[in-house]
Amino acid sequence: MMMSFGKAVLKGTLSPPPSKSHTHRAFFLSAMADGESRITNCLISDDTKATLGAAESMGASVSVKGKEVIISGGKLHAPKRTVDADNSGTTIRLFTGIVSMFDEWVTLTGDASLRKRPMGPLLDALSQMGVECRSDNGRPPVEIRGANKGGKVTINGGISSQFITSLLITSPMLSHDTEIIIEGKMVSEPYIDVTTHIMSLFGVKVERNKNIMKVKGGTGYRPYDYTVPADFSSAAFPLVAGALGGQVTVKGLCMDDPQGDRVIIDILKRVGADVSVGKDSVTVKKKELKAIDVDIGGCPDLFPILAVLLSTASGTSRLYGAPQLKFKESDRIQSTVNMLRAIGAEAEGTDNGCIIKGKKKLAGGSVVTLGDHRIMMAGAVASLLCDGAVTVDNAECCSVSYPEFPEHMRSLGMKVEVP
Ligand SMILES: O=C(O)C1=C[C@@H](OP(=O)(O)O)[C@@H](O)[C@H](O)C1
Ligand SMILES: C=C(OP(=O)(O)O)C(=O)O
Repeated sequence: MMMSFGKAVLKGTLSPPPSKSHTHRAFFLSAMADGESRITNCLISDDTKATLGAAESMGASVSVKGKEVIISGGKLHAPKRTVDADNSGTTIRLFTGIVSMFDEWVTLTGDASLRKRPMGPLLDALSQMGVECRSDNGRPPVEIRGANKGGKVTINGGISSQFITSLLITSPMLSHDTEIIIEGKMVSEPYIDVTTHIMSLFGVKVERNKNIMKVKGGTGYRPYDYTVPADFSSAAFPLVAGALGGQVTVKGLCMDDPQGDRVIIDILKRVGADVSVGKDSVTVKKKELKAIDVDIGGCPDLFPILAVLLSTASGTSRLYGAPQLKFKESDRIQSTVNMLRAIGAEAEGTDNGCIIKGKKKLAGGSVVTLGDHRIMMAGAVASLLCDGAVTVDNAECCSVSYPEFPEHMRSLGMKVEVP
């Protein structure tokens, strides 16, 4: 479905959706816990529905009432069918580790985008643990057969933190202790902090010394009633909209949560936006912006919307440090640069980010999203800088992480039309 977004003076307040990363983890840990967990303020989106389906496929019972989900785990079995993770990299990576605890073949797949995304380092790590893994060139669909008993494993940290999260969350379910040795520079490291934080809530301690992580086997998880915090990755879109289009307040934020994308607040201050931070809210007002350089190695999901923010900052900006951008729902370096060029901005891709020459005014145009939700949402916010409208294709892809995005932008005063 095409959707068109138009320039407007924005003024408004909204609450962002709940965190997709925290929701995925809470669902999987609840499914593995022996008892009932009540998860409130869940993100119910295409990606997290894929995780609920995976949890049910291994015997967890799931009851969804609005944003509250009750999950009873414990009596688990190997899924009896191929599990489809749809567009969700987090779902397929985390569940690939989890199903390695079973001694039957399990097949996991996804949509066309997910079937292009790497699984190799995780499959290699599981093979070191005695798990049989089959796939074509290390991409989904993958076939897994355990039973994984734990042990010592070495894994490359330079492609995705989700591989390490997968090994960590599975470890308490295995008969022996697990020791993970992470090789090379770890990307997206704050997501590991989210993982260990939520594992601790469900009763499991992760011991960490630099690039070595240890988890005791045989303990399982205790059930836990958990409330999901707001998603800073999603909040970044209305916050940047405020910096570009007027004044926006985002409320309901948990400032001391370990989400890496919380840095959006500091980055908006550095670029010169008028930012005021309350106990659980942030207000951003439009001001003249100046070019900055940002290492996005720990916050890769901010890349598309930061590229839009900097496309109007005076001077040349550089976003760097995130080679893993090539392996998202799209090759986000290419799709972000194409998005910016389509609306008249000046950008060049690099092997780990991009370089942007700021321009006062942009023309607008048609953005090819490749079904990537963060390209769609960034393109929409970019319309605030454009003389003409910005039209995005596959607009429904925002339902992966932010189903209410079009309504939220409309509530701020942005022109949103379905042509
Ligand atoms: O663990 C997670 O919840 C996620 C980790 C990140 O992926 P990578 O670790 O592959 O960069 C991030 O891009 C994704 O949106 C969610
Ligand atoms: C890459 C993302 O998620 P996933 O890896 O779960 O597909 C994202 O939300 O930008």
